[in-house]
Amino acid sequence: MLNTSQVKPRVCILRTDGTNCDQETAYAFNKTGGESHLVHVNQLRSGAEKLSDYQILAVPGGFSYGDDIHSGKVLSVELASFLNDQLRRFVDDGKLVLGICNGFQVLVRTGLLPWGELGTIQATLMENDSGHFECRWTNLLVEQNNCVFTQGMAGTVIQYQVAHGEGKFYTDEVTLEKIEQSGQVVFRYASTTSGQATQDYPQNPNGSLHAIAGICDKTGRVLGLMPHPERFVETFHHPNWRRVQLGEPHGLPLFRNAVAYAAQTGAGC
Ligand SMILES: NC(=O)CC[C@H](N)C(=O)O
Repeated sequence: MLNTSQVKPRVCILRTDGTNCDQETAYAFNKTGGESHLVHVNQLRSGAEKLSDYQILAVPGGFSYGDDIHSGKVLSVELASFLNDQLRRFVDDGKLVLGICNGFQVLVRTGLLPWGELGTIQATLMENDSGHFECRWTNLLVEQNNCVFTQGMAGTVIQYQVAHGEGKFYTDEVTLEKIEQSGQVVFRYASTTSGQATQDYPQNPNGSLHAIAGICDKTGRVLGLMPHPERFVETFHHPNWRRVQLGEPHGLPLFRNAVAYAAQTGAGC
């Protein structure tokens, strides 16, 4: 019989021109028991690689295609037009998708977030209210919901770094209300003093509506977030690691949950 504890879930780290957080994302998944493979989008387009050979798809951060048109736009068009069927099947098969920063922008621009409808774009990540790139550590309140990636983390305030120019989560009022009602908000920027969601700059680094830093789809298996969990998977990644007891690096549970879920469900390959 197959011992799932010995099978390392295969993680497709999707890269293309301008991706720059692929190695760190691969490192985070490997550290938590996954087997990461860096896959160029052209390898998927040519058929040299197939999404069906993987259990987790991660779209990492960076400046894909130089953020031309809009951050993440060109890669999202590539995914939605050339890899639509593969991607649809991947999600329908119960597998996991994670989009970090530029990856979140890509997932939103494909339509996979918030409603899982490829080609139907219902939200956006706009230019930060500050009008410039924000690179800083942020406090994040983790919401209680069915998100696979954050099980066991709800109610905690964690710290991840943000680094983006277009991170303001924005949508129309009706969509925002539906996202809230269906419990799809996963992370909110939080105040350093109260730990509650905040619109105040710089704790909320971009002016996101409802302080939204990350959302998942209704299944809880597709997650996108602007902050970078892969930048805090070693204690020394945090600038205050010698002064403050922060416990386990805050990015680790997110990757560990994903790998454990993929190993347990044995989805696909
Ligand atoms: N770190 C990143 O992924 C950057 C995201 C994107 N290029 C932006 O600046 O908005």
